[in-house]
Amino acid sequence: MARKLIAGNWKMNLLRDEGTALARDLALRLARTVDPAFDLLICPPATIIAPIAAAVAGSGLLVGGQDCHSAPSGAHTGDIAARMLADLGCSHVIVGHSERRQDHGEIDLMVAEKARAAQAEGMVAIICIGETEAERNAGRAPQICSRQIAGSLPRGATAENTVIAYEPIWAIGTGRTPTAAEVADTHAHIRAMLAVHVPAEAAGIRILYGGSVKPSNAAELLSLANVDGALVGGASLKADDFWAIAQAIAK
Ligand SMILES: O=C(CO)COP(=O)(O)O
Repeated sequence: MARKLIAGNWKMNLLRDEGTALARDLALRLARTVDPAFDLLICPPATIIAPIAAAVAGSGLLVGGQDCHSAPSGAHTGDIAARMLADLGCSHVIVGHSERRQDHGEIDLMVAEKARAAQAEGMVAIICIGETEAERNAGRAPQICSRQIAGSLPRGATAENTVIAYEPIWAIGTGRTPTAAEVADTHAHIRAMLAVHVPAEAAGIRILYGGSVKPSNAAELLSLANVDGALVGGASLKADDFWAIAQAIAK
């Protein structure tokens, strides 16, 4: 079983000085930890990845992007190529976050192409999936996850280059989460879907839970079968909270 991955998605928050200070704080805590039970990743806004990556180099703290374009370069004003993120030292890229699917109309095929672009540059694609509240209420959450995995998983996905993040949209930033039993059920379903699409890799692909993860619920969520880590939004903006979430992993 791979080590758990605790990933922080800073979204559109923090300027250079405060972001660098937060990253340094986390890097210091990680550097002082003997044999950590987790991989720790932060995904700052693209504007401050460069100073942060330089500030934490060698500490073990991983740095990632929140999105990338699917093309290697070209006439795409305002976009960022996977190679540009890799060039700054990023090891991971979040793709297909529900906020990008909603705000920018990203569909599964685009997410798969972005994931493949990140992987082609040697980075790990964190592919986000998850149902809306209406879909959940209609009992369609499993079908939605199945469809998103089928459409968003690129060919050539492996345990090394792919992470799935299950983020029910209604749980993001709301303080609400599914019950432990519901999370366990959904993650088992996702594992089964991976076994259909990438049989040889399915067991090793990490499946993160995201949506209102905080220090008070992290221990329970991270102890569940098939929960291989967390994708944390709001609570990743405070070093104490983000660190407490990582510390909640049972040794
Ligand atoms: O969207 C998320 C992480 O990608 C979750 O955000 P919150 O942890 O703020 O609910």
